[in-house]
Amino acid sequence: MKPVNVGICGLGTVGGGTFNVLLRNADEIARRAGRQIIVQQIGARRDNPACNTHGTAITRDIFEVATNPDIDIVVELIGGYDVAFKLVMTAIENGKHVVTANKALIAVHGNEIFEAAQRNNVMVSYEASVAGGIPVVKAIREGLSANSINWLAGIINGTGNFILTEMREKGRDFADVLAEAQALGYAEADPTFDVEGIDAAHKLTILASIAFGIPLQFDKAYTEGISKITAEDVQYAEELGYRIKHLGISRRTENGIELRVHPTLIPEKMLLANVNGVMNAVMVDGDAVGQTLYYGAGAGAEPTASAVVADIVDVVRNLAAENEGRVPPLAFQQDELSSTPVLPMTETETSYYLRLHAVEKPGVLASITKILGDNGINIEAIIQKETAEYQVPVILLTQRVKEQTMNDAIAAIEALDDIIGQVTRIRVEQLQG
Ligand SMILES: NC(=O)c1ccc[n+]([C@@H]2O[C@H](COP(=O)([O-])OP(=O)(O)OC[C@H]3O[C@@H](n4cnc5c(N)ncnc54)[C@H](O)[C@@H]3O)[C@@H](O)[C@H]2O)c1
Ligand SMILES: N[C@@H](CCO)C(=O)O
Ligand code: NA
Repeated sequence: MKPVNVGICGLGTVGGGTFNVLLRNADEIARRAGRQIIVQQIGARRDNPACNTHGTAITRDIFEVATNPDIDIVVELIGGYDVAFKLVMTAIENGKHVVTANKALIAVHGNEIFEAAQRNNVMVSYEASVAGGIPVVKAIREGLSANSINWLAGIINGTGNFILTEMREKGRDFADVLAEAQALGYAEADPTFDVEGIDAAHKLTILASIAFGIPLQFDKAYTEGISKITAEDVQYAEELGYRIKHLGISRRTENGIELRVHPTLIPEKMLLANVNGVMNAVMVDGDAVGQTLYYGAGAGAEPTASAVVADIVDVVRNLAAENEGRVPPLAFQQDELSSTPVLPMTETETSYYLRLHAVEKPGVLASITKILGDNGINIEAIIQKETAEYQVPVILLTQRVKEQTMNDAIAAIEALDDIIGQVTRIRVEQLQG
């Protein structure tokens, strides 16, 4: 059969990895795809020293790739929302199939992109965009299609998990570990996307869509990063039998879908609590299958290329089909997406870890517990630390309560004369049932 021609746009970390994997494993990939897959053209601002592109056409203008009549599949690996969006729409309008690793693009412009793909009878695949090399999109979209999914929770930013792990295990400095993650090619072009939870929120938006059959709604995701986590919270969490992980959580409730990214205390014995370094893991709870867990490298050149190339193979295998015979991009048929709302964060229910600093004098603890009690918040555990200073750290674990109720209680506690500074709040999840 005639070979399939691919054009790669962007030859950085992932573009370079994709080029190298396609070349190195060309024979086995062809045996799987049923056709040879050729890199016909590369669109890149500069060469990548990790790639031997000798003999492959390179243009500095990526739009030449998107309009090249010889190219069947455009692989978008430049990143960002603006040029990447124009590039992908141009490719689609020119009848090309698209493979991308760009979660920002899919989370923000995906609804429009998939609609254009449907009109033009082309495929847009994005496995590499969520949890790097882990085939979690495929697992949810195809492997779990029998289930009504109850919830999913994942460590879905490799850079953030790498930073938290190095800080906890080696006591390393935040900025120093972030610089290493950047040097290793894990971080986004703007690393605040990693440390402030934006990248994880992009990925969670995609996961929630394919799990619950709702349109992509990045603007509704609650987003909190890891930049405010302190060494003392890590230590107190451990004393209570928990680890702090940066999680994306999406849950079906009676009133809507929770969509939230934030640092979370989870029991230290859970597998998820022991996912370290750049590794990612996603737990999915389905009504038929129960709990499942998907684990692997969440970032890096070749782990991500693994997912990009698998998507290329999938596209090649489905070239002869029409869109209605293909797997729908968001798992559910496009005219079957539901209008179930995303719950505002204030309506979300979790347990909480609270850390506050109180003046050491009789009655302070009683005032705090009274405020919690008046708001109907049950306390699971209290630790009051001994200290030589006049202020003492108090750590509380609460039972499940609505975020709005906790907001009210925290405001009242912070207004007490004997409370110093702000209350630190970290959400706690048992991730069972
Ligand atoms: N690095 C990872 O581990 C990883 C993992 C999963 C997904 N991703 C996603 O993959 C995409 C690429 O990430 P990366 O880490 O390879 O980034 P990168 O910065 O290493 O590579 C991007 C490349 O695209 C080039 N580029 C950007 N705009 C261009 C333009 N207009 N014309 C020509 N070239 C252009 C840049 O020069 C750069 O070489 C992003 O969407 C990122 O979110 C990255
Ligand atoms: N910057 C991202 C790349 C993978 O999507 C991360 O660290 O997880
Ligand atoms: Na993936």
